Amino acid sequence: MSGAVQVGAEQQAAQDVRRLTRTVADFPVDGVQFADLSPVFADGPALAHVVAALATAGPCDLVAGIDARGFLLGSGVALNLGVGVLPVRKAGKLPPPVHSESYALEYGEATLQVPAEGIELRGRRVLVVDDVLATGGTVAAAVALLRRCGAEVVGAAVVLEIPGLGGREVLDGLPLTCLVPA
Ligand SMILES: O=P(O)(O)OC[C@H]1O[C@H](OP(=O)(O)OP(=O)(O)O)[C@H](O)[C@@H]1O
Ligand SMILES: Nc1ncnc2[nH]cnc12
Repeated sequence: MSGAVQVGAEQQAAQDVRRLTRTVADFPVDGVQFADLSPVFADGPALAHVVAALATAGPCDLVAGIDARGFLLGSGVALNLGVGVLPVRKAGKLPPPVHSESYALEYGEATLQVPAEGIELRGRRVLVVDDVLATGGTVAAAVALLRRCGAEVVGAAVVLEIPGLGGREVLDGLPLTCLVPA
């Protein structure tokens, strides 16, 4: 026995995220404290710890990564769980036919879309992955969209929660894995 303290994937990931996340005031609009996780993504061990910790939210049949930062994490989580990844895209990026869901987020409005043909979502157990939970509008819209397509959403997994915006309340009891809660 070395006597070294063993640190689990979730604890190690949370330490890495706290150490590497850069907070920028008044971006992209006044009053927003923007959490920039780019240094986390760019650090190999931190990215591996974060992906492994998010993957504890499985099992599932499919991971849904939200455009765009959720893509960076979603495919890693999917590989970790041995399943595929569904890119949940912002409007205008996918060819028709699509299913769409519009929503408000901390600093604007947007629409998410998934293909209406070519990928069977009915009855599939889907895990939604994103980097940041702020108002919760984005994750809630992805969940609503996937459910409308017949998927069973098993949970959401995010890296960081922004304090004071009530993001987890709008998820209405959906199992949430959050590596750095508010
Ligand atoms: O909880 P909410 O208030 O909905 O905010 C969280 C969302 O905001 C950011 O995405 P953004 O739409 O800025 O897109 P990006 O990933 O393309 O930067 C972030 O990546 C989340 O998806
Ligand atoms: N404060 C914030 N930091 C990073 N991404 C966000 N998405 C919504 N609000 C955010």
